[in-house]
Amino acid sequence: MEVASLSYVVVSATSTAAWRAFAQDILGMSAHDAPGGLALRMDERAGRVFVMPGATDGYFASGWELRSAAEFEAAKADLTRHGVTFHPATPAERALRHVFDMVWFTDPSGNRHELAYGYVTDFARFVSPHGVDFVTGDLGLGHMVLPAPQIDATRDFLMDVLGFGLSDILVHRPLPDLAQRIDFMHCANGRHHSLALFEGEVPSGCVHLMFEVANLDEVGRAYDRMQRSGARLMATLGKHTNDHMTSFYLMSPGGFAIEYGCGGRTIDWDHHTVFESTSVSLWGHDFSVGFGADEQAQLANAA
Ligand SMILES: Cc1ccc(O)c(O)c1CC[C@@H]1C(=O)CC[C@]2(C)C(=O)CC[C@@H]12
Ligand SMILES: [Fe+2]
Repeated sequence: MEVASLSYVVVSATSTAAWRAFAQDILGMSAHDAPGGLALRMDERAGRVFVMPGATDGYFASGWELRSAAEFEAAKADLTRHGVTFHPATPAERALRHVFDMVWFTDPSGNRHELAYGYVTDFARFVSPHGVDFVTGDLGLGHMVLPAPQIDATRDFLMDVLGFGLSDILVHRPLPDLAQRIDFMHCANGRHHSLALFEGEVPSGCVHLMFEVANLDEVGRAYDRMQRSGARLMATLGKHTNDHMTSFYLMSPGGFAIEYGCGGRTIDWDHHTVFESTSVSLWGHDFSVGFGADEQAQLANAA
C-alpha cells in the first residue's frame, strides 16, 4: 500500500478546554466543536488534530491517508494478506475524524494506527488566531514519534505492511549503559519523516508530535506565547542534523511534547541514501531543560 501522508492525529483528553486553549493561544490553531469532540484546524481541512473526551490524557491514534476508495480497498487486502487484525470505524469515529471511511489496528508495539480515505470539509479559510501559516498539504500535518519497545518488529511492520521507507536512524545514549534507537520513517511524500519510532516506553503513548510553520518568526512568536502562558519548555531552540528542522519543544495537555519548527528539508527518495546520525542537532536542542526529577529517576531505573 502507499500511504500518502499523516492526515490527522486523535488525542484523548480529560479536558477538551485545556486543548482548546493550548492550541489557540500558543500553537495558533483554530478550535471548533466537532461531533463527539473538538477539531483543531491548521489548514482548509475540518481538522488535523481531533480531541476526544476520555478518562486519560494522551495519544489515541494516527490517521494515515490513502488517496481513493480503490487504494483503501487494496490497503485492507494488504492487511488481510499479512494477517493483521483490523477493525472498521464506527459512524461516530468517522464523524469526529471527518473522513469517508477508516479502519484501525495496532502495530507490534501497541500503537493505534488508522487508515483513512476521503476528507470532509467546508473549505472555510483557515484563520489562525495568531496569523500562523502551517506547512501541510502533500507533506501531511507534520510528524509523530511513537514509543516502540518492540522496535525491530514495529519497523518491519511499517515497512512490509504499510509501505513506509526508512529515512535514517539515530542511537540516543542518555547514559553510558543505555542506548535507545530512533528509526525515522517516511511515506509517499517529501517530508523527511512522518513517523519515527523511539525504542522505549512512554506513559502518554507518544514521544512528540511535530507541527511545521512557514518561517522562523512564527517559531519565535510561538516561543514568546509559550513563555507568556507558563507552558513548559521541553527542549530549547535547535536545528536537527537529519531533517534540518529548526524547532523547540513544549509540553502539551496530552502529557507529550509538541515540536514546533520551520525549515524542514524535503527529500527526493530516489536520490536518498540511508544513514545514521551520531548527534541529535547541528546546534541547540537542550532536552535537559524538560527533564524533572521524575524523568531523571525513570532514566536511572531503565539503565
Ligand atoms: C533526533 C531528532 C531528529 C529529528 C526530529 O524531528 C526529532 O524530533 C529528533 C529528536 C528525537 C528525540 C525525542 O523526541 C525525545 C527525546 C530525545 C530522545 C532526546 O533526548 C534526544 C533525541 C530526542
Ligand atoms: Fe521531531
